[in-house]
Amino acid sequence: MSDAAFQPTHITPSDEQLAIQLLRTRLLLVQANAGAAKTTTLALRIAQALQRGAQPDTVLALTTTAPAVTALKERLAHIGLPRAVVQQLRIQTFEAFSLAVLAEAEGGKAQVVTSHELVKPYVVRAIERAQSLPEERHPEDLLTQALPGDLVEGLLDSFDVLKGRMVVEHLDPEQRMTPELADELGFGYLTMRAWRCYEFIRRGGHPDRPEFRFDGDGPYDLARLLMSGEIAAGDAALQLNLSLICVDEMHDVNRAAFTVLKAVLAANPRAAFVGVGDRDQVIHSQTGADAGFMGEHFHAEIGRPAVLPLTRSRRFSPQLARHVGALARKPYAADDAVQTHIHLERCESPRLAAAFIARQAQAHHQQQALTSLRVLVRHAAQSVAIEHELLRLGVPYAAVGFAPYLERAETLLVRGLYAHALDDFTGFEDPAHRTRLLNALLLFSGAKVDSIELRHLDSAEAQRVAVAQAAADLDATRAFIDGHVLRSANASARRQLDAAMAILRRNDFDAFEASFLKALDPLTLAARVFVRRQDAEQAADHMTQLHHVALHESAGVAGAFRLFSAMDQARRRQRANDRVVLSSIEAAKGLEFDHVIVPHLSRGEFGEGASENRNLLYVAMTRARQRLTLTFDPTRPSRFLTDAALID
Ligand SMILES: Nc1ncnc2c1ncn2[C@@H]1O[C@H](COP(=O)(O)OP(=O)(O)OP(=O)(O)O)[C@@H](O)[C@H]1O
Repeated sequence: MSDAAFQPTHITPSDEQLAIQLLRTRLLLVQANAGAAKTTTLALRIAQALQRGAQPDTVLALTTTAPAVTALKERLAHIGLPRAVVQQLRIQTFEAFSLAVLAEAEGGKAQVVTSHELVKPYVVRAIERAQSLPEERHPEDLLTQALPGDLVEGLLDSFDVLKGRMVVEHLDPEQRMTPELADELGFGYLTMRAWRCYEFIRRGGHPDRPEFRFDGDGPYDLARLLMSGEIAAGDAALQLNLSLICVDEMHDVNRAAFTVLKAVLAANPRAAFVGVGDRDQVIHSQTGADAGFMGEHFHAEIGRPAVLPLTRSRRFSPQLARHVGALARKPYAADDAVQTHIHLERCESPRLAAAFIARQAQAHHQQQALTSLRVLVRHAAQSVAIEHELLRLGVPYAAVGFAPYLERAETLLVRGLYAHALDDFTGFEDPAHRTRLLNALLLFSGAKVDSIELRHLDSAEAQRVAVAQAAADLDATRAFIDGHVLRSANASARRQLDAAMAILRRNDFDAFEASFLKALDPLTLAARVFVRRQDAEQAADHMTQLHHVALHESAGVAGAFRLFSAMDQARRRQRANDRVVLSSIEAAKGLEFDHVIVPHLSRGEFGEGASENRNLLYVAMTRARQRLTLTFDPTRPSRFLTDAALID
């Protein structure tokens, strides 16, 4: 055991970092700007604890997102901790940690439901139950014109807030829910009654644990059991004999996660605590994230922490710091020694921007000075044109946070319609690829596999088996599309798919240009499938982008589809290469890259109004180390460019 300062590789800690690394106070908070070395300093503090004799498995680091787990592991390796030691540390999201504690306390794992589409039937049942309970005192307040299915998206958004803020748990248990109280809480009465029924259904499954858990239910369920005393700080599941507890991205902590954190601190009284965060990186406010949990709530409910600063960004130049500071309306200092080149590229159309970005990526592969290029798109559909240009130039790339565009269900649907309409299955020669094609067609047609031989299986398994059989050879694939996908499709979807195939069958470029999207009506098609409007809009936008790309090929209808097949094959032959990566901004949180490109900073494309959009741009711009490139349409620049003093 030694109290000498841990000596990192690659960096020399500043005095501020050293102070945090060596401080022995039980509670410490660090609020600092993006790039000011919060995660690195957390890594230094962890390394110092190990040097002082702590066992790796007594260190717990919690984050709110999976990319932040990766970022902390990277920083730990960067400062010289052997990978084997990093593996032994407990670095988890609040969600994963809570699920693990619950599994131990409940003696088994509850089923985890991961998509809005899979949770939808439970929400619909909850609405119907709420509207039909005989003891309901205000039935007239539950009446609505809308069908239950149309209410699901809004309800799930509200449920996120109810869970994250633990709204119901803070009410007096004797208090009866009334329309007035629901109003006072900021939710409709139907929302509150449906929530109650939804929770009744969700928790009603197994005697010891809920029937299922959805996003955010890990911390929520654990926090609820802690508040009710069913799990206590003295329970073995929480007594982890911890020596150090850290939280990165503390700004994105909500009430449920904070309740879990309080219990972990209480259960491990000998552990020191360090939390770091940046108020301007809150991008999960829809789940009740609140920077107050590293401020007033922390003081009131956990104790008065020491507060130490990290005043300068170490990632990028003072010039970039000035721009992001202007965007976030706060002072921003940065290390003079770091140079970051900022480049604004005016592109009159998304297609020109895509071509520019592809050339940048090509040049990136041809040089050695910069390692990583990350293109951070605001919406996944924006990657279609960019990926297409990359494939045209033969530039290898990877996608993170979304699937490459040729693998997404929307692309497979459109290609599948063409393949079936023209009986040209070029590019779908292998069964694995046909399996994905059939799943996409089933998804958008709304058809269910209904086979007498498969009735003993649950619907997901029945679909899997039927699709695998149908994908085995091309004749079976054709027969399945006719006999299952189209025959048992939702009637309106069937009309749309038939109309789209009729256009494709004409193999006429003008008809394809003028009528394909009208016939397919992607938004209506997608809105039947996806719960969230934003997901439906993204899927529809994706199909629109694909149509644009096909038109711009000027190769005729058949030529464009043949090109998609050829590009798909070429992409699959490409060796994995992480030097050029396209990703969502969310998937880049906490990470950094030599060159960052943020495309489409134009009105109507990035999103302007909500503070969440501003914070997303702040996160995106602050990922850059040596180069930041922003593209925008000069005829309609985003207001954020002016706010960041990048244009007049
Ligand atoms: N003492 C140092 N000297 C030089 N570079 C440093 C030093 N400390 C940290 N850095 C570098 O500064 C950069 C930013 O660090 P880090 O990722 O820890 O910041 P952060 O505050 O967690 O960022 P964000 O909030 O954006 O995730 C990294 O490249 C890191 O290696």
